Amino acid sequence: MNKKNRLRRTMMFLNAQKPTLLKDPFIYGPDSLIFDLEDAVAPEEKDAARFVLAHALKKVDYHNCEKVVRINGIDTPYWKEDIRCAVFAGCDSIRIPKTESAEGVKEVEAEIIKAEQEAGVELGSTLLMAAIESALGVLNLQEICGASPRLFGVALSAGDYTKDLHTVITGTGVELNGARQQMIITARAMNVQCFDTVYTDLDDMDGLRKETQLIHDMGFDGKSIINPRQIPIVHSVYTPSRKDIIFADKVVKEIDEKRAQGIGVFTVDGKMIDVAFYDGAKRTIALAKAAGVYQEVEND
Ligand SMILES: CC(=O)SCCNC(=O)CCNC(=O)[C@H](O)C(C)(C)COP(=O)(O)OP(=O)(O)OC[C@H]1O[C@@H](n2cnc3c(N)ncnc32)[C@H](O)[C@@H]1OP(=O)(O)O
Ligand SMILES: O=C([O-])CC(=O)C(=O)O
Ligand SMILES: [Mg+2]
Repeated sequence: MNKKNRLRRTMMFLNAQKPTLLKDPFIYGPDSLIFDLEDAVAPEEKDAARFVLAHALKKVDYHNCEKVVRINGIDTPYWKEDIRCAVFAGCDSIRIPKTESAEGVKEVEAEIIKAEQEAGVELGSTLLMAAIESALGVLNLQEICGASPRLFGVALSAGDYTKDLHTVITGTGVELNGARQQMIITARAMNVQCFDTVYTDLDDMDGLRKETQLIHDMGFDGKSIINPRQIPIVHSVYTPSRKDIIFADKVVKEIDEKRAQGIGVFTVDGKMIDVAFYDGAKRTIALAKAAGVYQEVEND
């Protein structure tokens, strides 16, 4: 998997102004960290948060975690300075909140290019993702997905999205599933990743598991999260099981062998298999390798 398509089962938000959170969040093992300069930081604290974040990004080794910075919206006075801070300090990606148009993504990209040039950072190395937080954002999703070659994915943001829809997060998904369905279809058609929103009830792990299973089965690549206690649950849903890996290996092997014998359709463990299942099995194996669990099964 390359940098754009890397494993992103969990993208964990943390308040960029809190040194206690910034110093060692990699120990919990999320795939990505989202350092938030937007809604977790009060307006009068934006400068202080940037200062703390820049220091952390320069000094802390975040190991394998992707370093994403959520900047403030492009309708605020803060976002350009957020980008400068993030790029100069060495972030991997920028998350644009409240994205509503391709023009918005292009504006952010232009500012990133300026910062990369000034900072002497490799041009094009800072990736982008867009959070969709309004009905207009959902309607303009296709142009947003195609707005920049840096854009690796889109994420639903339910807090602001439900506000725009004049509803609330109900826990049933009824208010979110229309957007989710449109997002995954568009993201796949445009070849970018797709992420679900945060689950805000930290005491309801059963609810988190059900929601994660739902978005996994819809095709999403992963989920934004807000707390380390949510990581094992999301990873357990997203990491292929031993049974999945063994079956995927068999499917790939059998399709290769049967194809050589001129056989198109056959069964594996009682299930009908043909070439349509090849890419899915390959994806399971790639996911298992990226999650570090493939080797264990292979070595048995
Ligand atoms: C709608 C939106 O815009 S969402 C995006 C913006 N929101 C955020 O960034 C919030 C991120 N999350 C948090 O700040 C916190 O998890 C809170 C405030 C929700 C809850 O905090 P707590 O009650 O302290 O959680 P909890 O008791 O589970 O914390 C356990 C440990 O995990 C740490 N921790 C909690 N959340 C995080 C996090 N997001 N990142 C890193 N570490 C964290 C705590 O510091 C604590 O560490 P310690 O044991 O060394 O003291
Ligand atoms: O991206 C998220 O899930 C968090 C967020 O900003 C929102 O819910 O409005
Ligand atoms: Mg939001």
